[in-house]
Amino acid sequence: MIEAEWWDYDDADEFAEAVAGDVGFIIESALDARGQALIALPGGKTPLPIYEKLAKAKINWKNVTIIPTDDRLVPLTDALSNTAMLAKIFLPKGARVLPVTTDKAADHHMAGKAADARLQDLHWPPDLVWLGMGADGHTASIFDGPDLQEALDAPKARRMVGVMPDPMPKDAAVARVTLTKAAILSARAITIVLTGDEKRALLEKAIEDGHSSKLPIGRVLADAEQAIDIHWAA
Ligand SMILES: O=C(O)[C@H](O)[C@@H](O)[C@H](O)[C@H](O)COP(=O)(O)O
Repeated sequence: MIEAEWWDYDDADEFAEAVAGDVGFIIESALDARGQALIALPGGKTPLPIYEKLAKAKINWKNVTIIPTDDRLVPLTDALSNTAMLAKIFLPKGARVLPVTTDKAADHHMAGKAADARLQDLHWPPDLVWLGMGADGHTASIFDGPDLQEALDAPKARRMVGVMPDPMPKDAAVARVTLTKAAILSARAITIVLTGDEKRALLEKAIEDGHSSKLPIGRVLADAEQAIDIHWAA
């Protein structure tokens, strides 16, 4: 049984304030306990106003490492780069934002291996993995397609893999690297942040279906052992 706690908000500002406060608290607690924090943050549009608020928090950002939960295989100068988006917001605060993509990989499988190698140097597990969800039920870049099973079944030690979504998402039709299911579920805390009635219904069903879910997010969450906080606004 997936243990999920839903937090609902009436307006966008309250939503952003609450999620930023929650994530700030997770970071502060990690800094208190271990002197450093590692958090994985998604791309997409939903988190942007929340990131802006979070970046204003009085946190010792110098001891915070941020990785993208997934990234698109594009140069860092491309508007689709999740790392570039995160860097723009959090680098000026002093956080370390770690790129996981490389221009040199021959294909998405090699890019996945390179991303994984980069993450192997980090102090694991992440204090937080923050997930978004697409209208097709993908999370991070765990999409339907030929690489879905590898992302779901990769062994515990494997942190990232390369993914070629099929069908391709229209808003960012490119190959990706993504945290594996095992890497996501290794996190000390998992938070899902989403908006809209349609996505809510989809996620509720995915959680209910668990292992038999047809959606990547349902399959990922089915084995979660930690309680999951879901922040939702209409
Ligand atoms: O594509 C990415 O980079 C994401 O990490 C992805 O998993 C995202 O979180 C969802 O697609 C939701 O995106 P929105 O917030 O834009 O709906």
